[in-house]
Amino acid sequence: MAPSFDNGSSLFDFVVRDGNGVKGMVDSGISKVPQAYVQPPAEQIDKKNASKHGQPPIDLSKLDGPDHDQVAEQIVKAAETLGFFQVVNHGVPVDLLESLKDTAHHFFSLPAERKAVYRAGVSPTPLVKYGTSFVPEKEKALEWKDYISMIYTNDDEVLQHWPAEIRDVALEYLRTSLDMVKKLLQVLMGNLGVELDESKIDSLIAKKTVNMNYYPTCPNPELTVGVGRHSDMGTLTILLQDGIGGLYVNIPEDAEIGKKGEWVEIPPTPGALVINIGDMLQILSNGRYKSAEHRVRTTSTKSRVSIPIFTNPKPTEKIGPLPQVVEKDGVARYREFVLADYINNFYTNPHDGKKSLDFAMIN
Ligand SMILES: O=C(O)CCC(=O)C(=O)O
Ligand SMILES: [Fe+2]
Repeated sequence: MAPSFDNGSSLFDFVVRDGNGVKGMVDSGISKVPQAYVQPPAEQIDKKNASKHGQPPIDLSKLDGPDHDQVAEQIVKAAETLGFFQVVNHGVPVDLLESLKDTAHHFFSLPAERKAVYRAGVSPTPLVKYGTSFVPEKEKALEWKDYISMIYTNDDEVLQHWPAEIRDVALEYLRTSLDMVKKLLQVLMGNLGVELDESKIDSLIAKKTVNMNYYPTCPNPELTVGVGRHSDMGTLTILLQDGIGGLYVNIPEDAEIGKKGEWVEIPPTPGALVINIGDMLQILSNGRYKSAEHRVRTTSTKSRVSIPIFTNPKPTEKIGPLPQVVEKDGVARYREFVLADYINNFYTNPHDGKKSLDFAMIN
């Protein structure tokens, strides 16, 4: 039986502890958003006020032809300004993108028991975690989102541990994305004057995680967020979003595009993937590239799915601005740290814009 969702602790038990998720709560037939999900006014998203990001997607197939330099310039420019761009002809088959979205919907439609086995603390494997919101124990208002997160180690362990309903398409997505990710990094690093061989590029993306995010329909979308303001912590994120829309990026203070502080929507584009810069790339580039502050709105009409691949160096790795860049800039803007400590700080604090970077910032 569904509990009274007006009582914060029984809501927490049902949604978080027992793994019913936001989906279970919505399916039980609520007609208004429980107080635990009502965001403070400053975090609520006014759909009418946002403009759409007008930049056309970058055609990655052109990196291999005579237009290489022009396309590389588009990638660099996007990484230096908004930290977000879309790509087409990226090498991931378009019918696979469709299967991924269908698979995500299918997985979240399974009975709660099937998903809840992967809850933190009870999951049979450290590679797979199912959950809801971001850090529900610490958040003032919960995020309207359920997710499953799957760490890649090797193909055998994927077959053994990732949920059977998901693993084949998710693995194929990861496999077919990697060439593109490496090409993007070659371009971005090359522009910094850092020529990296294949094994160095590999080390920037040594840890890979595929997530599936599910945003159920919401009776009061204006009061909630799907994901609150944050930047991704890793190197690059590859994101597949569906046709619903609702992904917003904040125009940074020092970008010479649009109005600073304004939120622009990354419009769903058939066949495209969204790329965004994570904190690690901002730090490695000594601030040249911008990890993008973004957030997700909810909708009352249709559930939304998105499927990010997060890439990171190994947690044991020491990270800091690349010496070649520091030498050019004459100053290091971030200190050196062990990535595991950054990860720990990132995942134990609620989303709060780009505050995650304070961990490494030198003032
Ligand atoms: O759902 C989206 O479009 C973005 C999700 C996101 O920002 C994340 O999972 O880090
Ligand atoms: Fe994100």
